[in-house]
Amino acid sequence: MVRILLAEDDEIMRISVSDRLKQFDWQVDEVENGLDGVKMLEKNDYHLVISDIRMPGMDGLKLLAKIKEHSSETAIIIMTAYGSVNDALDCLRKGASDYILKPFDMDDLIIRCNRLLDFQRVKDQVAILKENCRIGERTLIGNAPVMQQIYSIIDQAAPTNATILITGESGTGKELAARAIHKASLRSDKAFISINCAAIPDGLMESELFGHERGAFTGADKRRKGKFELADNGTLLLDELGDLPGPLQAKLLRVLQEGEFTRVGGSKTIRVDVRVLACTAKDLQKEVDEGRFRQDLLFRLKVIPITMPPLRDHKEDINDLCAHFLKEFRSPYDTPFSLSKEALTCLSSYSFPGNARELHNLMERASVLSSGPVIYPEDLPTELCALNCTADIGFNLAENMAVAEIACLKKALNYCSGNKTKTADLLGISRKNLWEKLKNYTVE
Ligand SMILES: Nc1ncnc2c1ncn2[C@@H]1O[C@H](COP(=O)(O)OP(=O)(O)OP(=O)(O)O)[C@@H](O)[C@H]1O
Repeated sequence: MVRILLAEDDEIMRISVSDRLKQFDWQVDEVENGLDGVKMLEKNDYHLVISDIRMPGMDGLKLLAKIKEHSSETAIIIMTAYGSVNDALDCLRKGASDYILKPFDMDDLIIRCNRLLDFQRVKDQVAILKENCRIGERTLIGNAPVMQQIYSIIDQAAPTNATILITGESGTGKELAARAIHKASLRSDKAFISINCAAIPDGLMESELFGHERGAFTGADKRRKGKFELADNGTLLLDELGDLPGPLQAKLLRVLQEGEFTRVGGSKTIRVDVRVLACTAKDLQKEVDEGRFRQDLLFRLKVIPITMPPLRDHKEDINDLCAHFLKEFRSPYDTPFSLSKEALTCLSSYSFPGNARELHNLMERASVLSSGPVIYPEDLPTELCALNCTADIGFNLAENMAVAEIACLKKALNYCSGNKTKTADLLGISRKNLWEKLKNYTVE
């Protein structure tokens, strides 16, 4: 609901403006002077402040400075008499959004209010769309049966408001799954906010989640909304939830059950409508057994549990994952990066303790180190290929020389993006000679 603070010392003017604003179902708080206005700002958040310039106690200019201290997002319309236009211009320079000359037509004021409120909505929407575009770019890849099962749970659970607990080893795509759930949910056009519970110092976590009032602690010079308020009507992802400090687990449980909380240093109960998703690589039941995690919170979180499979359980997806990751890296050659069959064989016999994230990093490394657009085993870490790819050909000189020649041909072809004339030049042999060697060795 739109919330407006109206500061005007002239009672008749105040009542008539307020009555008109209320016709639009906007919630209007009225004050007679700037000092009372500041008190209201300390208690509430406003989309818009409409203030007279000349008021007893504290005038509109000083009130404007206080509004800016409290919230940079609140729009401000200054009402001014013809004689104080210069003061109004001063207000515009100091951050007011608009001014209106008294006496004014009420329709004119409403048009200005709507314009500012629309602008705020568009700004919020742009932020959400920007985030959603980022979500769209990052999708889960993989068609293996274990991944199909994940997609089917996501499809079923996404349109509900159920809390979902996503577990799995590090790098298995838990965060991607959470984004996919938001994207497929009825809240997809609303905010997706995420917080990494392991990355924020314990002392700051409460304020990050629930926000704080001005003066709640040293350095809290402005009221600040927490992630729960920012995610209102949308989705909040609590990443690495297993690291949430004990005292906050109780507060989180209350929000999950009652949808309400108070900001740090505040007494007002704030209600939100937030869908909560949680990710963790920890075994939360073990954390409960060892007294580090609340059993009741775990029950509440895992209304729908999803376990992301490790990459070693869906190795058939490695090729698609590589193709997907390689698209991210700009090839300096004529053709985009691709994976050779030999490199795929190497990767397929590796166990990937770091899961898809490790594969992503291997592809990034290979894209930097490879001598051409095709990734070969030589472009992967030696320990990874040495283990899996080098067949033992003993000491036969001819066989060893053939292996070296094939490797050199491949490297040169790769460097020249497959162009045979350039490759022959690079190798210092004729095109015919190159063609014969490629035919003999059946190098592609
Ligand atoms: N199935 C997948 N499809 C595409 N990319 C994936 C997939 N799984 C993981 N990734 C990639 O691996 C990286 C890690 O993914 P993500 O952050 O979602 O994993 P996580 O399980 O949340 O990891 P952590 O527990 O360490 O936070 C990202 O670059 C992500 O794009």
